[in-house]
Amino acid sequence: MEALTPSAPAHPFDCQVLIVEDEYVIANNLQLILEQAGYGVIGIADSIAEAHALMAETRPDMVLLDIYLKRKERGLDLAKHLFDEHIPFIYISANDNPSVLEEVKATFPNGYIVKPFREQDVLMALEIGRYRHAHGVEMALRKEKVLQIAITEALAGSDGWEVKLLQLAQLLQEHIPFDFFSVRHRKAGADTFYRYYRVGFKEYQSISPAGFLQMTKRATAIPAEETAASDLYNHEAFKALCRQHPLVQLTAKTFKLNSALLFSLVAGQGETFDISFFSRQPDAYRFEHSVLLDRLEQPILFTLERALAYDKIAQLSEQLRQENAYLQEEVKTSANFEEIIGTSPALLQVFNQVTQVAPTDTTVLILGESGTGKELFARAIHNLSGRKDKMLVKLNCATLPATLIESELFGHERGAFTGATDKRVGKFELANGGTIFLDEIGELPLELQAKLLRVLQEREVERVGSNTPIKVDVRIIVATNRHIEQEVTAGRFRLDLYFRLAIFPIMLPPLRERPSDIPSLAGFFALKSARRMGKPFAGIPEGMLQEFLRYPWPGNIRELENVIEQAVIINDGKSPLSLGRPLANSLFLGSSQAAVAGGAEGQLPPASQPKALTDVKLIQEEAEREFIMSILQRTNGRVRGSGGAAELLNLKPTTLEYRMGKLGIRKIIGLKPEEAPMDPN
Ligand SMILES: Nc1ncnc2c1ncn2[C@@H]1O[C@H](COP(=O)(O)OP(=O)(O)OP(=O)(O)O)[C@@H](O)[C@H]1O
Repeated sequence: MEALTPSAPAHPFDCQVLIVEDEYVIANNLQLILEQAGYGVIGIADSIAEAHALMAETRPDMVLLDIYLKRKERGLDLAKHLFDEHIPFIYISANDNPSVLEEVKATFPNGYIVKPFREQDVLMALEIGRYRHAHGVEMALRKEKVLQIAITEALAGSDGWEVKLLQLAQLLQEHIPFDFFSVRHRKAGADTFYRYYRVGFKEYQSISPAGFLQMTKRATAIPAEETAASDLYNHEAFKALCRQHPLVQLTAKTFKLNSALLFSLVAGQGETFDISFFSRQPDAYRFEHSVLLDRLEQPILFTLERALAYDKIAQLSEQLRQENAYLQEEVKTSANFEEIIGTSPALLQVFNQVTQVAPTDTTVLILGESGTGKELFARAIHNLSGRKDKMLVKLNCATLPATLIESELFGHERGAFTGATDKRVGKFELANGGTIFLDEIGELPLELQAKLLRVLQEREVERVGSNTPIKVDVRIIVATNRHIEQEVTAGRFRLDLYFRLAIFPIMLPPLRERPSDIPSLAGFFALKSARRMGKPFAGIPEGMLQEFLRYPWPGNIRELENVIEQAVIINDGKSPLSLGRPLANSLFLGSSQAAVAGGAEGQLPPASQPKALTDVKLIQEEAEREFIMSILQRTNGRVRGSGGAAELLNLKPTTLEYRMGKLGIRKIIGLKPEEAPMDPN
């Protein structure tokens, strides 16, 4: 790289000149003039080939170049090479034809000597040419250096790619004109497009993939195509480019573009950035623009690769964070396979099925009323499969609106819809290599059923706002408490999807059909709750077990678990457990009556609806909250100490405080009963 300090042209002796001139007399005359003035002459070439040969031996500091040489050769054709090599040159010609002059100017000569010339014309032109070159190079270098630094800073910043690339466009705009700027970031399996439309002086509109579809009035995106070669495309070349590349054509038509400059940066590890400048002018792009991009290639690449590496790290730690969150959730909500309690024939039959299907990659459909353990068995299948070291990701299809389920399942690109400020990996991608568990599949809206079917068939997903499929290797387990065949008959569930899902159905028996499991389950839950609350456990009295056996358990095992937990809360740890209220008055009674009546439409009889079950849990919590609040009112809000709520409830203060925290009851100290907040939310 040349020094940046301004310098006057050195002494003529320091300047070696090459003369490219086919008229011997003129060439000789020039040599004489130059040598007398102290210039060195490295040779006289009468053709372009000879000029190249001489330059290969000694690099000239200046070239005097005749425009027309013999055998129809033109000095103009050597000019490109000289410009690329930063060798200054001065034309010598008698020709003043205006069209040639235009061409001459476009090659950026450092001077022009008209034949016939005098000695002082030559020396003056040389001196001016050398001065202009020194300063021109220096200025260009200085500007380029500034540009390089600005680009490096922009790309290395902490902004997202959309902002980074916009900054790149803005910086280049001063050097390369454009009305539309686009970058296609290609990496294995996914293409991302960034598009910017120039709407004013230094004003740009960023166009999201969805926005692009809207503006181009297309229902679906044009499939990504091979990028055209890095080059400039003016006039006819641009029209040819459009004919070969439908996406370029669509862009050109929509935004009225007539020329382009394409440039690809290969950032290693299969990642490529295809940068396209488009202009409304039919001839906006020149050789010098490509040359500038070529020179910027290395510094841009260097920074891009670093930015990509940072991205990768950020993405990995985000994935780790998400995986962690899921894992924690799983640990909280699921027991291990060994913790599945029960030895009833009905349950053993299920164990057999689970053991058979688990090691395969077959899709499993788990059927059963609410609370029968569908999630627990989904986890068991995952744990017994070869995928056990990968994630088990779950999604409850009943809890989110259709639009959100779609982006939860398949992920979305940044800007895919209002509020999608960041791109997000979907659960299918997250579960790659592992298992996805779709709970309450019967609630999946019809439009998403079609999309799920495609995933099952193609084993690939598309993020919302992207048209690039991503391959996924995921085992699918679905569950429902609905009577899925009735749903199909009613037209609420697609028959083709049903067939895809129902390859291996497992029916979980309701608790009332396996009463022999009730004592061990009750004991298991009681011990678990007592341990968690730090209480001793003095057993379940026979009378209570008898009551359990008579009860139909419409909420199944979850209901049994809740009933036991309440009993443990109110238990003093010394006497055997007792129920806070008779089971017949249980909050599940409503659903149990519905169950006896045969269940509501579409549900597994006698099931409680999923929503109803959530409601039931809420109501139970509300009852517990009310109970604790009534005690707190009695103790004037006091939890600890003699006469405090913990003592009255026979609980450790820490246990009571834990329950209060879970139920959203704030500690109230010294409040009069009527001031106590009745609604803790
Ligand atoms: N056999 C079992 N042994 C021990 N615990 C069980 C058993 N079956 C279910 N449970 C527990 O019962 C509760 C309810 O189970 P789970 O959430 O798996 O039911 P579900 O059928 O998926 O319910 P829903 O349909 O409402 O989603 C969980 O706490 C689970 O750990």
